[in-house]
This record gives sequence, structure tokens and C-alpha cells, in this order.
Amino acid sequence: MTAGKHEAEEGASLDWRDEFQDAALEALYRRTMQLQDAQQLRHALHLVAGVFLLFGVADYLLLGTSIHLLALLLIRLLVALSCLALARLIGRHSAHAHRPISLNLVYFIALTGLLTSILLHPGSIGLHISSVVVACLAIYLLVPNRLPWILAWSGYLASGFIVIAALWKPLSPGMLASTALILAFANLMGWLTYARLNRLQRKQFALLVAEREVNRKLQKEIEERQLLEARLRHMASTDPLTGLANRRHFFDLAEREFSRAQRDGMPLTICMVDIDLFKTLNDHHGHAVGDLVLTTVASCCASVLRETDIIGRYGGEEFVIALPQADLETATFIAERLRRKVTSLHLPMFEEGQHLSVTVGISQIRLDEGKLEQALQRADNALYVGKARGRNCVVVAGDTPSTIAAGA
Ligand SMILES: Nc1nc2c(ncn2[C@@H]2O[C@H](COP(=O)(O)OP(=O)(O)OP(=O)(O)O)[C@@H](O)[C@H]2O)c(=O)[nH]1
Repeated sequence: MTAGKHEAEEGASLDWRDEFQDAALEALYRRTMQLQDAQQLRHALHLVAGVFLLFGVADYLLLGTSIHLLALLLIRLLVALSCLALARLIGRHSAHAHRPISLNLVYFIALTGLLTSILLHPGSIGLHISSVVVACLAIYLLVPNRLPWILAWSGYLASGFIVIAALWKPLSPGMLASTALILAFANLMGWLTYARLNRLQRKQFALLVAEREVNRKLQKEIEERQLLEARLRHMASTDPLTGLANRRHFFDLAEREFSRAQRDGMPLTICMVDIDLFKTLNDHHGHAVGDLVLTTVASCCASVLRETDIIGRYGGEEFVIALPQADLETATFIAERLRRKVTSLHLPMFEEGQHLSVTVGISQIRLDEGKLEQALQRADNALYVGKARGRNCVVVAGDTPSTIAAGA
């Protein structure tokens, strides 16, 4: 047995009224059933009104025109009208189907009418026994109601009939005892059938609720997993210190641009950016300050780029940028803007006259090259040429020798 099914069966245990012991589940069940009960009750009330009126014909055939017939017809009319009025009320507000007061009033009118009709023609006792048995089964099975009310009204009907039969004596004591037994049996049958149908319906409901709960939990779990996956994917592709793409993710993105540029014959330029004398800065001010400088330079780099440009942390204090559709001239302009921006940064750890700087090596991919690494290597070489020439400059990789595009 699955856990959900087990929980459903535990939560679905019923009390003596055949209602859920769990008050919240019972309230949910009654709310869910309200519309269906209202519809069923309306149909039952129409049926009862029709049957009561139809029996007026039988009354006429049994009694002929008499004062008793008139009284009976008035009773039948009152019962039918009260049924139809309640059906109309429920049609407008389905909540009335679960409000005991109006239904019990109609019950009182209908059952008292039925008992009174026995008094008005006690000779047709066989007919009365049949109609009391049918009414008893209708109380259990036709009209949706709660068990205590069902028991109360079926008890009222059966005891009322027995009292009338005992007082007016249309039956011999033996027949009266047999009739009491028949009524008791009809009640038992009605109760058992009601209990069986009710339990089945409630069990199905409890299973449905449990299934919905399991689905809700499953959906939540899926969403949490998706969130976790997205977080993991982000962690796997991002450098945790700077928030830039890590080396592997940069290669994924840049290689896609490389293939596109090769296919369309468009330029793609690579810039290698390295912070100058970072080791000295780290050694003097500590690793934490070094980290702060790294993140500052990372956001400085990102601020000079367009959305379509790709930037990543290449390693240590080195960043790499791929500029799609940018030739060497454009790339040099962008790199120079970056270099100047870094130089103008006011960092608290630098004394007056000191400033942070970066060296940038640039290269453009060639149409005859099969790999991005070749352009990266050339940009890296240009970067080291820049370092050798005194740092804080932008160097474009040439065939030979590398050219210094700008200096400090
Ligand atoms: N704070 C910090 N330091 C790092 C990190 N990764 C690498 N480094 C340090 O960066 C420094 C790199 O120094 P070098 O490669 O010698 O270069 P440099 O001192 O910048 O000298 P040039 O590149 O020649 O200008 C080393 O001291 C590394 O320990 C990091 O994530 N945080």
C-alpha cells in the first residue's frame, strides 16, 4: 500500500454518522458536494411533489367526492407546494441544500401529510403500508441528508404509523406486529444501503484529496529541483568571486560566436585583460583587498561592453573578452576605453599618485583558422608584449612585431 493511500484511508475513517472524523476533511467534502447535493435534492423534491399530486387521482377513485377527498387534496397541495418552494429556493442558492431548517420543515409537512392521509381513509391500510415503506426508503436513498436527520424522520414516520394503526385499529395485533417488522426491516435496508453508498463516495473523495496532495507535493518538489538545477547550472558556469562567466562557460559561448563568425565571414576579436602588478598589491594589502580589486575590475570591464559581447574570468587576475562583429579598430577603441576607466578608478588602498592599471592584448580571428585558441594565443602573446613594454597599455597582435596601440 502506498503512503498516500494509507494516509487517505486513515484520514477517511468515519464516525457513527458516516461522516469523516477529520473535521477539515468533512467540511471540504460538504463544500465540494454542495452543488451536487443541491441538484439531487431539487430532483427529489420535484419527484415527491409530482407523486403526491398524482395520488390525488387514487384518492378520488377510493373516496369519491367527499369532505375527506377535499381534505386530502388540500394536504397533497400543501405538501407539493412546500416541496416546489424549497426546490426553487435551492435553485437560487445551493447553500440551502445543506441548511437543515428548510428541508426539515418540508419533511415535517410531507410526513405529517402522509400520516394524516391514513386517518382520512383508514380502510386502504395495505396501500398505506406500501406508501410508508416507499417513503421510508426515499428518506434514506432519494433525499440527500445527514444520517441523524434521516434516522429522526424515518423514526417519526414509522412510529407515527404504528401509533395510528394501534389507536384506530385497522389491523389485527398479529398484522400490526408484522407491519412493525416490515417497517423495521425497511429501515434497516435503507440504513445499510445508505451507509454503503455513503462510505464508497467518501472513500473515493478521500483518495482524490490524497492524490491531489501527493500531486501538489510532487509539483513543489519538481519546482524545487528545477530551481536547484538552475542554481547548479549557474554555479557551474559562473566565477563565484566576480560573477563573470568562468573559463569553461566563456569557451562555450565564444566558440559558438567563433563558428558563426567563420560561417558568415564576420570579424570576431579577442581581448586578454590582465591587472598590472597584482601580486604586489596582493602581498601589500592582503588577499581580501586583492579580491575586491578583482571584482572592481570585472565590473569595470563589463561596463564598457555591449550585451552581445562575451566576458569571462580566464584565471587569476586575467580576464578575456570576445567582441563579435568588432574589427581590430573597434576592439582597440573599446580596450582603450577600458584601460582608461581602470586607471581613473579611485581605490582607497592606493596612495596619492598611485593608480590601478591593466594591460590588454588584442587579436582578431582569421578566416583560415579552425580554432578559437589560436586567436587567444595571439592575444595572450600581445598581452605579454604589453607587459614587457611597461604595462598599462593596449597591444594589438600583429604578424610581426606586435604594435602598441596606446600607452600610459
Ligand atoms: N586576491 C586574489 N589574488 C589572486 C587570485 N587569483 C590569483 N591571484 C593572485 O594574482 C597574482 C598574479 O600575479 P602575477 O601573475 O605574478 O602577475 P602580476 O603581479 O599581476 O604582475 P604582471 O601581470 O606582470 O603585471 C598572484 O599573486 C596570485 O596569487 C584571486 O582569486 N584573488
